[in-house]
Amino acid sequence: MSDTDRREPQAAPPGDLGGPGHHAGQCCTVRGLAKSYRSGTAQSSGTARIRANDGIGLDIRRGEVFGLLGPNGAGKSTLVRQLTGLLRPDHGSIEILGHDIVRHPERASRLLAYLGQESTALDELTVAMAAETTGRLRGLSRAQARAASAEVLAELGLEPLAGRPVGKLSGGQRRLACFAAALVGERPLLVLDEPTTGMDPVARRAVWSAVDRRRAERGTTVLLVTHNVIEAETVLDRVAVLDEGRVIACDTPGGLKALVDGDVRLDLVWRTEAPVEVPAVARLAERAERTGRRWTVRTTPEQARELVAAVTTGPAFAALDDFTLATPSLEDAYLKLGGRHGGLAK
Ligand SMILES: Nc1ncnc2c1ncn2[C@@H]1O[C@H](COP(=O)(O)OP(=O)(O)OP(=O)(O)O)[C@@H](O)[C@H]1O
Repeated sequence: MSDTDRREPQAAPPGDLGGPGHHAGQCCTVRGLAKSYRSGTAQSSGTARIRANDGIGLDIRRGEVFGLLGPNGAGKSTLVRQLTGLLRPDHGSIEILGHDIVRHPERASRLLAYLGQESTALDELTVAMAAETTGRLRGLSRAQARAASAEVLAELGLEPLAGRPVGKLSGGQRRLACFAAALVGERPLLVLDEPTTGMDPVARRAVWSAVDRRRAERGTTVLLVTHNVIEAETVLDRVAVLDEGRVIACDTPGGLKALVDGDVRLDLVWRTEAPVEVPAVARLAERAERTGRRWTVRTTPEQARELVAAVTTGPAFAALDDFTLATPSLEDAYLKLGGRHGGLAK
C-alpha cells in the first residue's frame, strides 16, 4: 500500500478536510463556553454549582501546537471533554474545522484524535492490536489498519512491545502505546491530555518528533493539556493559561514570560530547619513561599545576588543543602498573572 493510501481513511470525515492549506487559518474556535456541575452528591439537596468553565474563548490556528496550562481544577479536562464532543456545554459555541461540535458532537471523533489520561479501554489488547483496532474504528480496512499500525509502532520504537498487552506495560510504555494508537487513521487535530507523563526522555523525543512530522507533512494541529512547564516552553507555539474556569492569558510562551522579564527565582533547600536566627534568613522567611524544606523567592537579579551572598556564608551556609538561581518560567508568569493556586506543577 502506498503512503497516500494509508493516510486516506475510507470513512471520510464530514465535510472536506482537504490537504495542508485547505483550512488555512482557523482550526478551532470557542466562544463563551460555560459548564457548571452540581457541587453536591446526587442524594444531597444542595443546589450550589461549580463553574468549571466560565465563558471561555479560544482561537486555535491550523498547524499550531496550542497548550492549555493551569493548576488542578482549573477546568482543562472539562474544556477538552466539550471539544471532543463527550460533554455538552451549558452555553457557548465550538467550531472545529468548520463543524459545529455543540450541535453535532458525533462529528468530533472524525475530526480529532483524543488521547485522554485513562487507557482502560485498550488494556486487554496487545500494543499492535490496540493500534490496529483504533484504525479499524476510524474506518480503515483491515489491511490499511495493519499497515498503519506497523508503521506507527516502528516510528515510535514500539516494535519490541508489539505483542504485549497494554495493561501490563509500565506507565510510560502504556502512554506511548496509547499515543501510537491515537495516531493511526490520521486525524487533522490531535488532542493530547498530558501525553508524556511518566515517559523517559527517549519516549518524549519520539512523541514530539512524531507530532512535528505530522505538522510538517499534513498541517496537523495539536491541543496539548500539560502541567509540565518545561515541556510547555519547549513545544508550544501558543498557550492559554486557565484559572478557575477562565482564560487569564493567551500568548506565546515567550510573550507570557516577558511579563516576568527581569525577575529571577531563587530556590533554597535547607538540610533540616531553616536557621531563622540568622537575620538575613529571618528577613527572607517573611517573603519566601515554602514547600517543606524548599523556600522560593522571586526577586530582582541584584537582590538575588545579595541573598545568595548572605546564605552562602557562615551558619546559613552550613544549614543549606542546595540552592538554584533560575530565569523565570511559565509558572512564574502564571503567578504574576494572578494565578491563585500557588503554582502549576502537579
Ligand atoms: N463530574 C463532575 N462533577 C462535579 N464537579 C466536577 C466534575 N468534574 C470536574 N468537576 C469540578 O470542576 C472543576 C474543573 O475540573 P477539571 O477536571 O475540568 O479541572 P482540570 O483543570 O482538568 O484539573 P486537573 O489538572 O486536576 O486534571 C473542579 O473544581 C472539579 O472539582
